[in-house]
Amino acid sequence: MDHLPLAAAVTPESQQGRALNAYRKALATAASVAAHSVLARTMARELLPDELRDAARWGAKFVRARFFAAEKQRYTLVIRRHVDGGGYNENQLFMAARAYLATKIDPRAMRRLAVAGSRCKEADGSSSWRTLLCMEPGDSTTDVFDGVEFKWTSIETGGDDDGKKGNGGHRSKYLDLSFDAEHTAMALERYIPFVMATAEQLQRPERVLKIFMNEWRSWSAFNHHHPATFDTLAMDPALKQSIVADLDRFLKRKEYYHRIGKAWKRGYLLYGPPGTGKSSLVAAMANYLRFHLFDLDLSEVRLNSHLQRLLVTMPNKSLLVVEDIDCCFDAKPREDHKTAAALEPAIDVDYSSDSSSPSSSDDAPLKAYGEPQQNITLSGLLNFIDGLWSTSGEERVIVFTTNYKDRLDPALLRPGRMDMHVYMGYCGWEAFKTLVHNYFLVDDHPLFPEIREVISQVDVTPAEVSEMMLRSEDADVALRGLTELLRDRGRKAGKEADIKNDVVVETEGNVA
Ligand SMILES: Nc1ncnc2c1ncn2[C@@H]1O[C@H](COP(=O)(O)OP(=O)(O)OP(=O)(O)O)[C@@H](O)[C@H]1O
Repeated sequence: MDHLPLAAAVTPESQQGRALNAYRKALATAASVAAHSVLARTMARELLPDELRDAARWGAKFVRARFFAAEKQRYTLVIRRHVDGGGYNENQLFMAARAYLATKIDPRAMRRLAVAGSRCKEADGSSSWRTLLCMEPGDSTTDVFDGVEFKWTSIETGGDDDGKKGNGGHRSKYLDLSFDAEHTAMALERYIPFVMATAEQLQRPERVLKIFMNEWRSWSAFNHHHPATFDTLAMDPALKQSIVADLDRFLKRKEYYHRIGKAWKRGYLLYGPPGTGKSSLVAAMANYLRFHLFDLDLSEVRLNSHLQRLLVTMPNKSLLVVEDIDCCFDAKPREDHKTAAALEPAIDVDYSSDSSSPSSSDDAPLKAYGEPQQNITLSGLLNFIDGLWSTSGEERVIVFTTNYKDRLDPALLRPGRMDMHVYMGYCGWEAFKTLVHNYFLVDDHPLFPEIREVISQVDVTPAEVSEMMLRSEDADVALRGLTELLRDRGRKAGKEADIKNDVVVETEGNVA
Protein backbone atom coordinates (compact mmCIF):
# COMPACT_ATOMS: atom_id res chain seq x y z
CA MET A 1 0.00 0.00 0.00
CA ASP A 2 1.21 3.36 -0.99
CA HIS A 3 1.79 5.69 1.84
CA LEU A 4 0.71 9.23 1.46
CA PRO A 5 3.46 11.80 2.11
CA LEU A 6 3.31 12.85 5.75
CA ALA A 7 2.42 16.44 4.98
CA ALA A 8 -0.48 15.41 2.89
CA ALA A 9 -1.75 13.28 5.78
CA VAL A 10 -2.26 16.39 7.97
CA THR A 11 -5.92 17.24 7.75
CA PRO A 12 -7.46 20.61 8.70
CA GLU A 13 -9.02 18.89 11.73
CA SER A 14 -5.66 17.65 12.97
CA GLN A 15 -4.16 21.19 12.40
CA GLN A 16 -6.91 22.71 14.52
CA GLY A 17 -6.30 20.10 17.20
CA ARG A 18 -2.61 20.92 17.29
CA ALA A 19 -3.21 24.67 17.46
CA LEU A 20 -5.61 24.06 20.33
CA ASN A 21 -2.99 21.98 22.11
CA ALA A 22 -0.34 24.66 21.60
CA TYR A 23 -2.73 27.34 22.92
CA ARG A 24 -3.51 25.20 25.98
CA LYS A 25 0.19 24.68 26.61
CA ALA A 26 0.94 28.40 26.29
CA LEU A 27 -1.91 29.18 28.66
CA ALA A 28 -0.60 26.66 31.17
CA THR A 29 2.95 28.10 30.84
CA ALA A 30 1.71 31.65 31.32
CA ALA A 31 -0.33 30.58 34.35
CA SER A 32 2.69 28.81 35.74
CA VAL A 33 4.98 31.85 35.11
CA ALA A 34 2.41 34.10 36.78
CA ALA A 35 2.10 31.69 39.70
CA HIS A 36 5.89 31.52 40.00
CA SER A 37 6.28 35.26 39.83
CA VAL A 38 3.60 35.68 42.54
CA LEU A 39 5.36 33.02 44.56
CA ALA A 40 8.76 34.65 43.93
CA ARG A 41 7.42 38.05 44.91
CA THR A 42 5.80 36.65 48.07
CA MET A 43 9.01 34.82 48.97
CA ALA A 44 11.08 37.92 48.24
CA ARG A 45 8.76 39.95 50.43
CA GLU A 46 8.99 37.34 53.20
CA LEU A 47 12.64 36.43 52.94
CA LEU A 48 14.58 39.42 51.52
CA PRO A 49 15.44 42.36 53.76
CA ASP A 50 14.00 45.78 52.80
CA GLU A 51 17.42 47.12 51.69
CA LEU A 52 17.92 44.23 49.29
CA ARG A 53 14.47 44.70 47.81
CA ASP A 54 15.08 48.44 47.36
CA ALA A 55 18.35 47.67 45.61
CA ALA A 56 16.61 45.19 43.31
CA ARG A 57 13.91 47.72 42.49
CA TRP A 58 16.56 50.40 41.75
CA GLY A 59 18.42 47.92 39.53
CA ALA A 60 15.24 47.17 37.56
CA LYS A 61 14.61 50.89 37.16
CA PHE A 62 18.17 51.47 35.98
CA VAL A 63 17.94 48.66 33.41
CA ARG A 64 14.62 50.05 32.18
CA ALA A 65 16.04 53.57 31.92
CA ARG A 66 19.13 52.32 30.12
CA PHE A 67 17.39 50.17 27.58
CA PHE A 68 14.33 52.26 26.97
CA ALA A 69 16.00 55.71 27.01
CA ALA A 70 16.10 55.67 23.24
CA GLU A 71 12.32 55.62 23.26
CA LYS A 72 12.14 58.95 25.14
CA GLN A 73 10.74 61.76 23.11
CA ARG A 74 13.41 64.27 22.05
CA TYR A 75 12.92 67.93 21.41
CA THR A 76 15.11 70.08 19.19
CA LEU A 77 15.61 73.83 19.16
CA VAL A 78 17.02 75.30 15.99
CA ILE A 79 19.22 78.34 16.49
CA ARG A 80 19.96 79.96 13.14
CA ARG A 81 22.94 82.22 12.61
CA HIS A 82 20.87 84.82 10.80
CA VAL A 83 17.39 85.71 11.90
CA ASP A 84 16.24 87.16 8.58
CA GLY A 85 17.41 84.38 6.27
CA GLY A 86 19.02 87.01 4.04
CA GLY A 87 22.19 86.95 6.07
CA TYR A 88 22.34 90.47 7.50
CA ASN A 89 20.84 90.25 10.97
CA GLU A 90 22.96 88.05 13.19
CA ASN A 91 21.10 86.07 15.80
CA GLN A 92 22.59 87.04 19.15
CA LEU A 93 21.70 83.69 20.63
CA PHE A 94 23.69 81.90 17.93
CA MET A 95 26.73 84.08 18.64
CA ALA A 96 26.34 83.58 22.39
CA ALA A 97 25.98 79.80 21.99
CA ARG A 98 29.08 79.71 19.80
CA ALA A 99 31.12 81.61 22.38
CA TYR A 100 29.77 79.37 25.14
CA LEU A 101 30.46 76.16 23.22
CA ALA A 102 34.04 77.23 22.55
CA THR A 103 34.65 76.62 26.25
CA LYS A 104 32.90 73.23 26.17
CA ILE A 105 34.36 71.68 23.05
CA ASP A 106 36.76 68.86 23.68
CA PRO A 107 39.19 69.18 20.77
CA ARG A 108 40.16 65.50 21.08
CA ALA A 109 36.56 64.40 20.47
CA MET A 110 36.24 66.29 17.17
CA ARG A 111 37.08 65.07 13.71
CA ARG A 112 37.81 68.60 12.53
CA LEU A 113 37.80 71.85 14.44
CA ALA A 114 37.26 75.32 13.10
CA VAL A 115 39.26 78.16 14.63
CA ALA A 116 37.94 81.70 14.27
CA GLY A 117 39.98 84.80 15.10
CA SER A 118 38.80 88.24 16.09
CA ARG A 119 40.51 91.48 17.02
CA CYS A 120 39.57 92.70 20.49
CA LYS A 121 40.08 95.86 22.50
CA GLU A 122 42.00 95.51 25.74
CA ALA A 123 41.21 97.46 28.91
CA ASP A 124 44.06 99.87 28.19
CA GLY A 125 42.70 100.66 24.73
CA SER A 126 45.18 98.50 22.81
CA SER A 127 43.91 95.62 20.71
CA SER A 128 44.91 91.99 20.41
CA TRP A 129 43.88 88.80 18.66
CA ARG A 130 41.57 86.26 20.26
CA THR A 131 40.81 82.81 18.89
CA LEU A 132 37.62 80.85 19.22
CA LEU A 133 37.22 77.09 18.76
CA CYS A 134 34.10 76.17 16.76
CA MET A 135 32.52 72.88 15.76
CA GLU A 136 32.64 71.93 12.12
CA PRO A 137 29.29 71.19 10.44
CA GLY A 138 28.04 67.76 11.41
CA ASP A 139 29.93 67.65 14.71
CA SER A 140 28.23 67.46 18.09
CA THR A 141 29.11 68.07 21.66
CA THR A 142 27.16 67.27 24.80
CA ASP A 143 26.84 69.66 27.71
CA VAL A 144 25.44 68.72 31.11
CA PHE A 145 23.46 71.34 33.02
CA ASP A 146 21.90 70.51 36.39
CA GLY A 147 22.23 66.81 35.58
CA VAL A 148 20.42 67.11 32.23
CA GLU A 149 22.19 66.37 28.94
CA PHE A 150 21.97 68.92 26.15
CA LYS A 151 23.32 67.92 22.77
CA TRP A 152 24.58 70.65 20.44
CA THR A 153 25.09 69.91 16.75
CA SER A 154 26.56 72.25 14.19
CA ILE A 155 24.71 72.19 10.87
CA GLU A 156 25.25 73.89 7.55
CA THR A 157 23.07 73.64 4.48
CA GLY A 158 23.11 75.05 0.95
CA GLY A 159 25.82 77.11 -0.80
CA ASP A 160 29.05 75.89 -2.32
CA ASP A 161 32.27 75.00 -0.57
CA ASP A 162 33.62 78.53 -0.78
CA GLY A 163 30.79 79.75 1.35
CA LYS A 164 29.23 81.65 -1.54
CA LYS A 165 25.73 81.27 -2.84
CA GLY A 166 25.81 78.17 -4.97
CA ASN A 167 23.35 75.83 -6.52
CA GLY A 168 22.03 75.07 -3.10
CA GLY A 169 21.05 78.72 -2.66
CA HIS A 170 21.99 80.59 0.58
CA ARG A 171 24.43 78.86 2.79
CA SER A 172 22.65 78.54 6.07
CA LYS A 173 24.35 77.83 9.40
CA TYR A 174 22.61 76.82 12.52
CA LEU A 175 22.96 74.96 15.76
CA ASP A 176 20.60 72.20 16.80
CA LEU A 177 20.05 71.90 20.51
CA SER A 178 18.34 68.65 21.43
CA PHE A 179 17.26 67.25 24.79
CA ASP A 180 14.62 65.02 26.32
CA ALA A 181 11.21 66.60 25.80
CA GLU A 182 10.47 66.46 29.52
CA HIS A 183 13.22 69.10 30.03
CA THR A 184 11.79 71.63 27.58
CA ALA A 185 10.80 74.12 30.25
CA MET A 186 14.20 73.88 31.86
CA ALA A 187 15.92 74.37 28.50
CA LEU A 188 13.95 77.49 27.65
CA GLU A 189 13.71 79.07 31.06
CA ARG A 190 17.06 78.19 32.58
CA TYR A 191 19.57 76.63 30.23
CA ILE A 192 19.31 79.13 27.35
CA PRO A 193 19.48 82.15 29.72
CA PHE A 194 22.47 80.48 31.39
CA VAL A 195 24.23 80.08 28.04
CA MET A 196 23.54 83.75 27.20
CA ALA A 197 24.73 84.97 30.60
CA THR A 198 27.91 82.87 30.43
CA ALA A 199 28.68 84.13 26.93
CA GLU A 200 28.18 87.66 28.14
CA GLN A 201 30.67 87.10 30.94
CA LEU A 202 33.15 85.66 28.46
CA GLN A 203 32.77 88.61 26.15
CA ARG A 204 32.96 91.13 28.99
CA PRO A 205 36.69 91.84 28.55
CA GLU A 206 36.10 92.75 24.91
CA ARG A 207 33.75 95.63 25.65
CA VAL A 208 35.14 99.03 24.71
CA LEU A 209 34.51 101.21 27.72
CA LYS A 210 33.23 104.75 27.68
CA ILE A 211 32.99 107.48 30.23
CA PHE A 212 29.89 109.67 30.03
CA MET A 213 29.63 113.16 31.43
CA ASN A 214 26.40 115.04 31.81
CA GLU A 215 25.78 118.31 30.07
CA TRP A 216 22.43 119.87 30.70
CA ARG A 217 20.08 116.91 30.52
CA SER A 218 22.02 114.49 28.33
CA TRP A 219 25.25 112.52 28.37
CA SER A 220 28.38 113.03 26.24
CA ALA A 221 30.60 109.99 25.75
CA PHE A 222 34.38 109.64 25.57
CA ASN A 223 36.55 106.54 25.44
CA HIS A 224 37.50 105.39 28.91
CA HIS A 225 41.12 104.29 29.22
CA HIS A 226 41.73 104.75 32.94
CA PRO A 227 44.54 102.32 33.75
CA ALA A 228 43.45 101.62 37.35
CA THR A 229 42.77 97.98 38.11
CA PHE A 230 42.42 96.07 41.33
CA ASP A 231 46.01 94.91 40.84
CA THR A 232 47.39 98.43 40.76
CA LEU A 233 45.16 99.74 43.54
CA ALA A 234 47.05 100.32 46.78
CA MET A 235 44.82 99.33 49.67
CA ASP A 236 44.34 96.76 52.37
CA PRO A 237 44.40 93.36 50.57
CA ALA A 238 41.50 91.90 52.59
CA LEU A 239 39.30 94.92 51.86
CA LYS A 240 40.22 94.78 48.18
CA GLN A 241 39.36 91.09 48.09
CA SER A 242 36.00 91.68 49.75
CA ILE A 243 35.08 94.33 47.14
CA VAL A 244 36.03 92.03 44.26
CA ALA A 245 34.02 89.19 45.83
CA ASP A 246 31.04 91.51 46.29
CA LEU A 247 31.16 92.57 42.63
CA ASP A 248 31.44 88.96 41.50
CA ARG A 249 28.43 88.02 43.59
CA PHE A 250 26.48 90.94 42.20
CA LEU A 251 27.18 89.90 38.60
CA LYS A 252 25.99 86.37 39.19
CA ARG A 253 22.78 87.28 40.96
CA LYS A 254 20.38 88.27 38.20
CA GLU A 255 17.87 85.56 39.05
CA TYR A 256 18.25 86.20 42.75
CA TYR A 257 17.35 89.88 42.39
CA HIS A 258 14.37 88.97 40.20
CA ARG A 259 13.20 86.40 42.72
CA ILE A 260 13.30 88.79 45.66
CA GLY A 261 11.65 91.52 43.59
CA LYS A 262 14.48 94.06 43.85
CA ALA A 263 16.18 96.07 41.14
CA TRP A 264 19.44 94.46 40.07
CA LYS A 265 21.70 97.21 41.34
CA ARG A 266 24.36 97.66 43.97
CA GLY A 267 25.41 100.77 45.86
CA TYR A 268 28.83 101.64 47.30
CA LEU A 269 29.79 104.56 49.48
CA LEU A 270 33.51 105.32 49.35
CA TYR A 271 34.79 107.66 52.01
CA GLY A 272 38.16 108.84 53.27
CA PRO A 273 40.64 111.70 53.03
CA PRO A 274 41.53 113.26 49.66
CA GLY A 275 44.13 111.33 47.67
CA THR A 276 43.42 107.92 49.14
CA GLY A 277 42.18 106.40 45.87
CA LYS A 278 38.40 106.74 45.84
CA SER A 279 38.31 107.84 42.19
CA SER A 280 40.93 105.22 41.33
CA LEU A 281 38.75 102.57 42.95
CA VAL A 282 35.73 103.70 40.91
CA ALA A 283 37.79 103.37 37.70
CA ALA A 284 39.08 99.95 38.80
CA MET A 285 35.50 98.81 39.45
CA ALA A 286 34.34 99.95 36.01
CA ASN A 287 37.32 98.24 34.37
CA TYR A 288 36.73 95.06 36.33
CA LEU A 289 33.00 94.93 35.58
CA ARG A 290 33.54 96.20 32.03
CA PHE A 291 30.73 98.70 32.68
CA HIS A 292 30.49 102.15 31.14
CA LEU A 293 31.15 104.89 33.66
CA PHE A 294 28.60 107.70 34.08
CA ASP A 295 30.15 110.58 35.97
CA LEU A 296 27.21 112.62 37.22
CA ASP A 297 28.01 116.25 37.99
CA LEU A 298 25.00 117.37 39.98
CA SER A 299 25.95 121.04 39.70
CA GLU A 300 25.10 120.72 35.98
CA VAL A 301 21.62 119.42 36.71
CA ARG A 302 19.01 122.08 37.28
CA LEU A 303 15.77 120.19 37.64
CA ASN A 304 14.61 116.88 39.01
CA SER A 305 13.08 116.12 35.63
CA HIS A 306 16.51 116.49 34.02
CA LEU A 307 17.99 114.18 36.59
CA GLN A 308 15.22 111.74 35.89
CA ARG A 309 15.98 111.83 32.19
CA LEU A 310 19.70 111.33 32.76
CA LEU A 311 19.04 108.32 34.93
CA VAL A 312 16.54 106.59 32.66
CA THR A 313 18.75 107.04 29.61
CA MET A 314 21.61 105.15 31.23
CA PRO A 315 21.95 101.73 29.63
CA ASN A 316 22.26 98.43 31.45
CA LYS A 317 25.73 97.48 32.65
CA SER A 318 26.70 100.93 33.74
CA LEU A 319 28.30 102.44 36.80
CA LEU A 320 27.01 105.78 38.02
CA VAL A 321 29.37 107.82 40.18
CA VAL A 322 28.55 110.97 42.10
CA GLU A 323 31.77 112.39 43.57
CA ASP A 324 31.88 114.45 46.74
CA ILE A 325 28.23 113.82 47.47
CA ASP A 326 28.50 115.85 50.68
CA CYS A 327 29.08 118.99 48.60
CA CYS A 328 26.15 118.39 46.25
CA PHE A 329 23.33 119.26 48.59
CA ASP A 330 23.02 122.01 51.11
CA ALA A 331 22.41 121.27 54.73
CA LYS A 332 18.71 122.17 54.50
CA PRO A 333 16.41 119.91 56.43
CA ARG A 334 14.66 117.39 54.22
CA GLU A 335 11.30 119.16 54.59
CA ASP A 336 12.80 122.19 52.81
CA HIS A 337 13.97 119.95 50.01
CA LYS A 338 10.43 118.71 49.62
CA THR A 339 9.19 122.26 49.24
CA ALA A 340 11.81 122.98 46.61
CA ALA A 341 10.81 119.88 44.68
CA ALA A 342 7.15 120.79 44.92
CA LEU A 343 7.89 124.21 43.41
CA GLU A 344 9.20 122.60 40.26
CA PRO A 345 6.55 122.69 37.55
CA ALA A 346 5.66 119.36 36.00
CA ILE A 347 7.53 119.10 32.74
CA ASP A 348 6.62 116.56 30.17
CA VAL A 349 10.05 115.38 29.10
CA ASP A 350 10.39 113.54 25.81
CA TYR A 351 12.71 110.69 26.73
CA SER A 352 12.80 109.41 23.21
CA SER A 353 14.67 112.48 22.01
CA ASP A 354 18.44 112.31 22.14
CA SER A 355 18.97 115.98 21.58
CA SER A 356 21.36 117.49 24.04
CA SER A 357 20.08 121.00 23.62
CA PRO A 358 17.35 122.10 25.95
CA SER A 359 13.88 122.23 24.46
CA SER A 360 11.81 125.37 24.69
CA SER A 361 9.50 123.81 27.25
CA ASP A 362 12.55 123.25 29.48
CA ASP A 363 13.55 126.90 29.29
CA ALA A 364 10.24 127.88 30.79
CA PRO A 365 10.88 126.99 34.41
CA LEU A 366 14.29 128.61 34.34
CA LYS A 367 12.86 131.85 32.96
CA ALA A 368 9.99 131.70 35.37
CA TYR A 369 12.42 131.42 38.26
CA GLY A 370 14.79 134.07 36.92
CA GLU A 371 18.24 132.67 37.74
CA PRO A 372 18.65 128.97 37.11
CA GLN A 373 18.17 127.26 40.40
CA GLN A 374 19.06 123.94 41.87
CA ASN A 375 15.94 121.99 42.59
CA ILE A 376 17.73 118.69 42.87
CA THR A 377 17.36 117.06 46.22
CA LEU A 378 19.08 114.10 47.77
CA SER A 379 15.74 112.46 48.40
CA GLY A 380 14.86 113.08 44.74
CA LEU A 381 18.09 111.44 43.65
CA LEU A 382 17.63 108.48 45.97
CA ASN A 383 14.00 108.04 45.01
CA PHE A 384 14.82 108.11 41.31
CA ILE A 385 17.56 105.57 41.79
CA ASP A 386 15.31 103.29 43.81
CA GLY A 387 12.18 103.80 41.75
CA LEU A 388 13.30 104.41 38.17
CA TRP A 389 16.02 101.85 38.20
CA SER A 390 13.60 99.22 39.38
CA THR A 391 11.60 99.65 36.21
CA SER A 392 14.06 100.84 33.57
CA GLY A 393 16.92 98.44 33.00
CA GLU A 394 19.15 96.52 35.30
CA GLU A 395 22.68 95.59 36.25
CA ARG A 396 23.69 98.99 37.52
CA VAL A 397 26.20 100.02 40.12
CA ILE A 398 26.05 103.35 41.89
CA VAL A 399 28.97 104.83 43.79
CA PHE A 400 28.97 107.92 45.99
CA THR A 401 32.27 109.30 47.21
CA THR A 402 32.93 111.72 50.02
CA ASN A 403 35.81 113.03 52.08
CA TYR A 404 33.47 113.65 55.00
CA LYS A 405 31.15 110.82 55.86
CA ASP A 406 30.00 112.63 58.99
CA ARG A 407 28.55 115.43 56.87
CA LEU A 408 26.25 113.15 54.92
CA ASP A 409 22.48 113.20 55.18
CA PRO A 410 21.41 110.26 57.38
CA ALA A 411 19.07 109.24 54.53
CA LEU A 412 22.15 108.12 52.61
CA LEU A 413 23.61 106.18 55.49
CA ARG A 414 20.38 104.38 56.37
CA PRO A 415 20.80 100.57 56.30
CA GLY A 416 19.85 99.19 52.91
CA ARG A 417 20.59 102.43 51.07
CA MET A 418 24.24 101.92 50.14
CA ASP A 419 25.08 98.23 50.22
CA MET A 420 28.73 98.60 51.09
CA HIS A 421 30.60 101.38 52.89
CA VAL A 422 34.30 101.37 52.02
CA TYR A 423 36.83 103.39 53.97
CA MET A 424 39.81 104.44 51.87
CA GLY A 425 42.47 105.33 54.42
CA TYR A 426 46.05 106.52 54.61
CA CYS A 427 48.80 104.49 53.05
CA GLY A 428 49.66 101.40 55.09
CA TRP A 429 52.51 98.96 54.60
CA GLU A 430 50.65 96.66 52.17
CA ALA A 431 49.40 99.60 50.09
CA PHE A 432 52.93 101.01 49.99
CA LYS A 433 54.33 97.68 48.71
CA THR A 434 51.74 97.69 45.89
CA LEU A 435 52.73 101.21 44.87
CA VAL A 436 56.49 100.47 44.85
CA HIS A 437 55.81 97.37 42.80
CA ASN A 438 53.65 99.39 40.38
CA TYR A 439 56.31 102.02 39.83
CA PHE A 440 59.59 100.07 40.00
CA LEU A 441 58.70 96.36 40.01
CA VAL A 442 60.62 96.29 43.29
CA ASP A 443 59.52 93.92 46.09
CA ASP A 444 62.36 94.42 48.52
CA HIS A 445 64.82 97.20 49.43
CA PRO A 446 67.19 98.06 52.32
CA LEU A 447 64.98 101.04 53.20
CA PHE A 448 61.87 98.88 53.59
CA PRO A 449 62.29 98.10 57.34
CA GLU A 450 62.46 101.81 58.22
CA ILE A 451 59.58 102.71 55.89
CA ARG A 452 57.50 99.91 57.34
CA GLU A 453 58.00 101.22 60.87
CA VAL A 454 57.34 104.88 60.12
CA ILE A 455 54.49 104.53 57.61
CA SER A 456 52.24 102.94 60.22
CA GLN A 457 52.72 105.94 62.51
CA VAL A 458 52.13 108.87 60.15
CA ASP A 459 49.32 110.05 57.91
CA VAL A 460 50.51 109.87 54.34
CA THR A 461 48.12 109.30 51.46
CA PRO A 462 48.73 106.89 48.56
CA ALA A 463 48.59 109.97 46.30
CA GLU A 464 51.56 111.49 48.20
CA VAL A 465 53.51 108.23 48.02
CA SER A 466 52.73 107.99 44.29
CA GLU A 467 53.98 111.51 43.85
CA MET A 468 57.30 110.64 45.52
CA MET A 469 57.64 107.52 43.36
CA LEU A 470 57.15 109.61 40.25
CA ARG A 471 59.95 112.01 41.12
CA SER A 472 62.72 109.72 39.93
CA GLU A 473 63.18 106.79 37.64
CA ASP A 474 65.69 105.39 40.11
CA ALA A 475 64.02 103.39 42.91
CA ASP A 476 66.84 104.24 45.39
CA VAL A 477 66.42 107.96 44.87
CA ALA A 478 62.59 107.81 45.04
CA LEU A 479 62.61 105.66 48.18
CA ARG A 480 65.16 107.91 49.90
CA GLY A 481 62.91 110.89 49.11
CA LEU A 482 59.92 109.08 50.53
CA THR A 483 61.83 108.07 53.68
CA GLU A 484 62.73 111.73 54.22
CA LEU A 485 59.09 112.75 53.81
CA LEU A 486 57.96 110.09 56.29
CA ARG A 487 60.63 111.07 58.85
CA ASP A 488 59.61 114.70 58.51
CA ARG A 489 55.93 113.78 58.96
CA GLY A 490 56.88 111.69 61.99
CA ARG A 491 58.80 114.59 63.56
CA LYS A 492 55.88 116.98 62.97
CA ALA A 493 53.41 114.49 64.37
CA GLY A 494 55.67 114.05 67.42
CA LYS A 495 55.87 117.82 67.96
CA GLU A 496 52.12 118.20 67.66
CA ALA A 497 51.61 115.42 70.16
CA ASP A 498 54.08 117.16 72.55
CA ILE A 499 52.21 120.46 72.21
CA LYS A 500 48.90 118.74 72.90
CA ASN A 501 50.37 117.02 75.95
CA ASP A 502 51.71 120.36 77.24
CA VAL A 503 48.25 121.92 76.85
CA VAL A 504 46.66 119.04 78.75
CA VAL A 505 49.23 119.27 81.53
CA GLU A 506 48.75 123.05 81.74
CA THR A 507 44.97 122.70 81.85
CA GLU A 508 45.25 120.06 84.56
CA GLY A 509 47.63 122.40 86.46
CA ASN A 510 45.08 125.20 86.25
CA VAL A 511 42.33 122.95 87.55
CA ALA A 512 44.53 121.93 90.44
N1 LIG B 1 44.84 103.69 46.71
C1 LIG B 1 45.53 104.09 45.63
N2 LIG B 1 46.12 103.21 44.83
C2 LIG B 1 46.83 103.62 43.77
N3 LIG B 1 47.00 104.89 43.45
C3 LIG B 1 46.45 105.81 44.22
C4 LIG B 1 45.68 105.46 45.36
N4 LIG B 1 45.26 106.58 45.95
C5 LIG B 1 45.72 107.59 45.22
N5 LIG B 1 46.44 107.15 44.20
C6 LIG B 1 47.13 108.00 43.20
O1 LIG B 1 46.79 109.34 43.50
C7 LIG B 1 46.02 109.93 42.46
C8 LIG B 1 44.80 110.64 43.07
O2 LIG B 1 43.99 109.66 43.73
P1 LIG B 1 42.40 109.64 43.64
O3 LIG B 1 41.89 110.77 42.80
O4 LIG B 1 41.97 108.29 43.25
O5 LIG B 1 42.05 109.90 45.15
P2 LIG B 1 40.65 110.35 45.77
O6 LIG B 1 40.55 109.67 47.09
O7 LIG B 1 39.57 110.12 44.81
O8 LIG B 1 40.86 111.88 45.98
P3 LIG B 1 39.72 113.03 46.13
O9 LIG B 1 38.96 112.74 47.39
O10 LIG B 1 40.52 114.29 46.23
O11 LIG B 1 38.88 112.97 44.90
C9 LIG B 1 45.61 108.80 41.56
O12 LIG B 1 45.59 109.19 40.22
C10 LIG B 1 46.68 107.77 41.80
O13 LIG B 1 47.77 107.99 40.96
